Amino acid sequence: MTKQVYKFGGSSLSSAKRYHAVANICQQLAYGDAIVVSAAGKTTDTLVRLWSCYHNQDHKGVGEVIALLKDHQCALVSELLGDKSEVYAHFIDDINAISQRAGCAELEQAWLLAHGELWSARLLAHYLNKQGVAATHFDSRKLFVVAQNNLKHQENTARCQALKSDQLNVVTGFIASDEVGNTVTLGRNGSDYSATLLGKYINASSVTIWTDTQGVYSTDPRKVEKAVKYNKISQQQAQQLARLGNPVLHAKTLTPLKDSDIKLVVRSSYDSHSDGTQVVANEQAKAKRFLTTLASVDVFQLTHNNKDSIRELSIILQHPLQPLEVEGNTLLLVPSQFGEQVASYYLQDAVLIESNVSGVAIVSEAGSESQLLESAKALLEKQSMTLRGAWSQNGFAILLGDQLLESDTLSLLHEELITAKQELAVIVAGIGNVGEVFLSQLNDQLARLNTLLPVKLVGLLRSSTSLLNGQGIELATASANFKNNAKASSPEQIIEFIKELDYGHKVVIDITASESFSKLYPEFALHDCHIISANKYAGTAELNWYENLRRLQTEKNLLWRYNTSVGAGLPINFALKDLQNSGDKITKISGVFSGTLSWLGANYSLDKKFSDLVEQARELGFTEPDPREDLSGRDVQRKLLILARELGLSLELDDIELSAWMPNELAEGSWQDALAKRELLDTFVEELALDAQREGNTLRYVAELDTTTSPITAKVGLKAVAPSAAVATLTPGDNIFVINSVWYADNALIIQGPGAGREVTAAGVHSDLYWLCHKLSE
Ligand SMILES: NC(=O)C1=CN([C@@H]2O[C@H](COP(=O)(O)OP(=O)(O)OC[C@H]3O[C@@H](n4cnc5c(N)ncnc54)[C@H](OP(=O)(O)O)[C@@H]3O)[C@@H](O)[C@H]2O)C=CC1
Ligand SMILES: N[C@@H](CC=O)C(=O)O
Repeated sequence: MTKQVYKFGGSSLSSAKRYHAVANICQQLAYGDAIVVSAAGKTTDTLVRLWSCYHNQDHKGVGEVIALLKDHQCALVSELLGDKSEVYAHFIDDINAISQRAGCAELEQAWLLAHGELWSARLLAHYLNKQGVAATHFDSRKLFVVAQNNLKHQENTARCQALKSDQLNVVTGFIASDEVGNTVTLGRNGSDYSATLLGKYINASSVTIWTDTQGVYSTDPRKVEKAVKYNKISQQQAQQLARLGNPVLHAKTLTPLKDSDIKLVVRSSYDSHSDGTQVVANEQAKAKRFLTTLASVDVFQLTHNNKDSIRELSIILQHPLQPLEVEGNTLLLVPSQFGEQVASYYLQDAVLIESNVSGVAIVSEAGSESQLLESAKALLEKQSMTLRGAWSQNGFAILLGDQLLESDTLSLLHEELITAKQELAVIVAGIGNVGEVFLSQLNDQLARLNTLLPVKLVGLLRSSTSLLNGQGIELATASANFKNNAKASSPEQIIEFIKELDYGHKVVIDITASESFSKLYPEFALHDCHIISANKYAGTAELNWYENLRRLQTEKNLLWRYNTSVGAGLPINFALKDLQNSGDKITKISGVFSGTLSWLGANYSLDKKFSDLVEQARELGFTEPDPREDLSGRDVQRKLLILARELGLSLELDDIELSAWMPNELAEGSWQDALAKRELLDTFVEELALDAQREGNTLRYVAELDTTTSPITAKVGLKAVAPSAAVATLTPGDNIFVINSVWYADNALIIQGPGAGREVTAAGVHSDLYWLCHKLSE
């Protein structure tokens, strides 16, 4: 079975609450998997302070820092395992040993620093045991051996076979040993490095770095609100970012994965449901664009290009260096903190040409860097920034000036150069009545949508078959392609396909009438998918589920449009939102909300069979796939609930009173079963119509929501109305929405027009898609 490695950083283990969250994640892992841990919270910094006090013979400082360490760890262990636990006693022994060595001037730096990771591994393994999970902690000094600064990969691979297959293996990050067993550390960000090394040694299928950021973003999300989290990036671009100093991934971390199929994933332990970013083999991810700030950089010109010297210097500085070839010269960009070391390494072979400059690097798809450089130059000059240097090279461009870029300038660059024109992947679910027309209209709409952002159809779904192609499906031949090539597929396969889609934006367009499909919406949201629905099930689902979905979408900045779920193409949801956004308060909504029932009401007369008309409405594409959804009033009830929730009312479906336009006996079985008993329907409708006629009235199926009554009035049902009433004189198939509000109190706002039908509904879905593209391109 393939193993996986998970690494938790210091912030993920900073408190008992965070340990608990980590343990919850670990509960999902498989025995045999490995968990690499860093020192909890700021423990390594505290140990470094302790070392510094010791080194400076500051005995008082040593005592104070040891007390600090003790407070933090004792609190953690007590809260998780109690102060009578074995781990607590072990920790006290360690602290005593540290104090004793410090007192006898026998402290060693690496041995001291190793304790942070040792404490984390021991505590997590025991805490997992307490939760009923079999777990053992491992001291990585027994797994990773270094000789003359080089890891002994072959020996280490053999040593790592000691990990247990029937338990979780909690391994210390950051530390290794030399050939005689002395502690050595793996340097800055050593725990990430330990995790990828271990991944390589145990031939893991993936290494997941759990951290406090959601993944790798197009730029720093703390500075640029619209920073985009990428789902996949290539190893090559990750390396490039690391060389340019991006703080999320470090070049060293990536080295063990080079040329391997091991997937690296960056995820947030604060949001364990979110997918994070995968760093995959180069051919498995499209090139992305990134903007990364460069703060305080020195630029050296080397007298000759010597790759070995650059490599050696990178190792000495423990920092990857990015050389630039400019008109036959080699420039070296280094953080200013290393300036002196670089100067003394190269002596007369390097000339400092810029000192302490700042700016940005743009990482992009190869071939676009020089054009991006020119655009960025123009933008920065408009912002009155004086450039001290601007260069581009295969896959990246660098611009340096005197000051660090402010958030607003970064946002501008980001908007103009990074996220502009990110592709939208479209998955269409449902190619029936409405879906088929939607697809044929999409062919014509594409040019318009492409002016906003590139749109690609990547999936077509029916109830049990699908056509999926992440590269894109040719629209002109999509229907025929589906007929010939669609394959059987399960919801799990669809979700996996969506999860793996490597696009800036994704949308599922739900033109099914399937409740089970609507239940997948939270999964779509988890995989960063926007949703457009003609389907009414999610909008009328149980309140708790609905609100959780809404919350998830809001947290993830995802959009959900469902204008056609009420009034087909009529802009009813837009109107309600608009009124509310302008400060109005809607008090009542009433009218005829069903195209089918409107058409049936207008066309029915006592000389006709109602069931024949229902069949006709079905053929016209007005009805729900099962027309009883219309005749039972359930469809109208759903529409009224969607509108009520749009007004902020927390109603459930059954809070809306309903009377049906069909007898209960038809509810059982399929529509075909019901049709076999059609005379029951015809008699039922005829009797009601006769009653109304006797009073000089006619029957219409109406909906009413009145928020001014107590309790709120919410009902749908048949109403006998005068033949001259507005609801009775509608063109067959039309809907009418009568909206009263504070501003439209006496003279209602009326929206009227076709409320069902293939073309208008498909066009309404296009209106939502256009709106989405517009929003995403802003
Ligand atoms: N008709 C209208 O005027 C209006 C319709 N709507 C809404 O539009 C939606 C579609 O209506 P309509 O086109 O008439 O319905 P159809 O029955 O004609 O088409 C439904 C489509 O959805 C597919 N489907 C069903 N279940 C699933 C599933 N689990 N996963 C993927 N695909 C699935 C069906 O595939 P298969 O054939 O394989 O089962 C079929 O292609 C409904 O929700 C309806 O309420 C909204 C406004 C107006
Ligand atoms: N059955 C519905 C179709 C649209 O929602 C109607 O007739 O209104």
